[in-house]
Amino acid sequence: MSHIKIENLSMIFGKKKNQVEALRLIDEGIDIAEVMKQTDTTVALKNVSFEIKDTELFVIVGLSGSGKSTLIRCLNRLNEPTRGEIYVGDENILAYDKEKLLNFRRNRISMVFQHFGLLSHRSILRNVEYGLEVQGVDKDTRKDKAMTAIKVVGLEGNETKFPHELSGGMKQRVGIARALITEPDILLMDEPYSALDPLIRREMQNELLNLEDYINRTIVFITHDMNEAFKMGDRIALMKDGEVVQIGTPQEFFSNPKNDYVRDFISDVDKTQIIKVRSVMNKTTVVAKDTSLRSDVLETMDLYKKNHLFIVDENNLYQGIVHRNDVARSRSTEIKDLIQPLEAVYRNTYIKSLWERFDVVETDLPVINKDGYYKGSISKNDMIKALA
Ligand SMILES: Nc1ncnc2c1ncn2[C@@H]1O[C@H](COP(=O)(O)OP(=O)(O)OP(=O)(O)O)[C@@H](O)[C@H]1O
Repeated sequence: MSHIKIENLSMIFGKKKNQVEALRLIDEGIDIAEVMKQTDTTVALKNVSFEIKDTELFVIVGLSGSGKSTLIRCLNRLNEPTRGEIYVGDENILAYDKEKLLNFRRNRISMVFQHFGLLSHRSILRNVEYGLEVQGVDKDTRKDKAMTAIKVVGLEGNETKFPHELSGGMKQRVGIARALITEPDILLMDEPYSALDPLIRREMQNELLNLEDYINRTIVFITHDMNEAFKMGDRIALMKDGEVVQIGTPQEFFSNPKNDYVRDFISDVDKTQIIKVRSVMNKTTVVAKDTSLRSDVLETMDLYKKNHLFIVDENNLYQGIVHRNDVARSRSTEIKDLIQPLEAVYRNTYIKSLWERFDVVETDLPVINKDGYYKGSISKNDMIKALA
């Protein structure tokens, strides 16, 4: 489990004794600017608490200096927080000794940097292999895995090239392949695309969203661009002056901005261009397995007041829809034969594109990931509310 829980995290830069004094003043409720002036410190994070769900794509957004990098660097302890706790699963990673920390960094968490951080004297293949080399994995396995990772990020055929021979977008793909090679639970991405030109940047954003379906990992992604944040994030934390101002889905930011600062921050965002099915859909909708009994299906429809139910196989792959009338009329006890085809919506689709679908479909629409696994459903009402 790679669920992350951050509790009361503060990070203060400055002399040790001044940090302690700064914390004391913060606890007394003194204004941050005043604390920094009095103690000659920089308060980069102040009492930050939130949780990141397992396999979530979580975005931290904020202006320059708001504390984003400081926060993400606490998650792999490149920064040692002044106070607070960070749990990954059940473990407090701030309590790790040297050996445990090394193990954590080698196996469970990796980072993609803004300026790529590639080793210039190594080929692409050897750059990607690096994390396994450090783990002491044998040469053949290393190569096999690196070739797969290179293929996943679309760089096949470039294995023997060196970093200086690649474009910015390609270098960032190497960065991602290198981060994925150790199969970490958590991927940290610190403004990974800010050095790329807009077209490549958009391409890389879309690729990451597709890759996320494929790799199924927790991703913490930093950006100062609200459009990028809303496009990428399942949920977003907006930071200001070392504090989290608001956390939520893009939809929640639009429908319920916490204050004028948030309102101002999102005012330039064109939500029809940003909001995707994934942030509006109902993730808890029930489905039936294609081997379910007819009576159970009817009961479930009654319970949820629906006249239809989506059907998945035993692996949760989406199969189709069953309608109440068909189920009620059928003599068969199983529902297998009653499944009707209904094209599912890919969860990274923009919701504005659903208008046409809802013109011809009266039910909710099932939502799947790239591999066809059922992820939830979206109703016409959900769409209208999101676009309002
Ligand atoms: N090593 C350090 N020593 C002293 N102050 C630091 C250090 N690292 C960061 N800071 C300060 O902490 C505050 C938060 O910086 P941080 O880099 O986390 O912000 P950011 O939101 O990531 O900004 P950017 O988008 O510019 O990278 C800033 O005031 C910064 O100057």
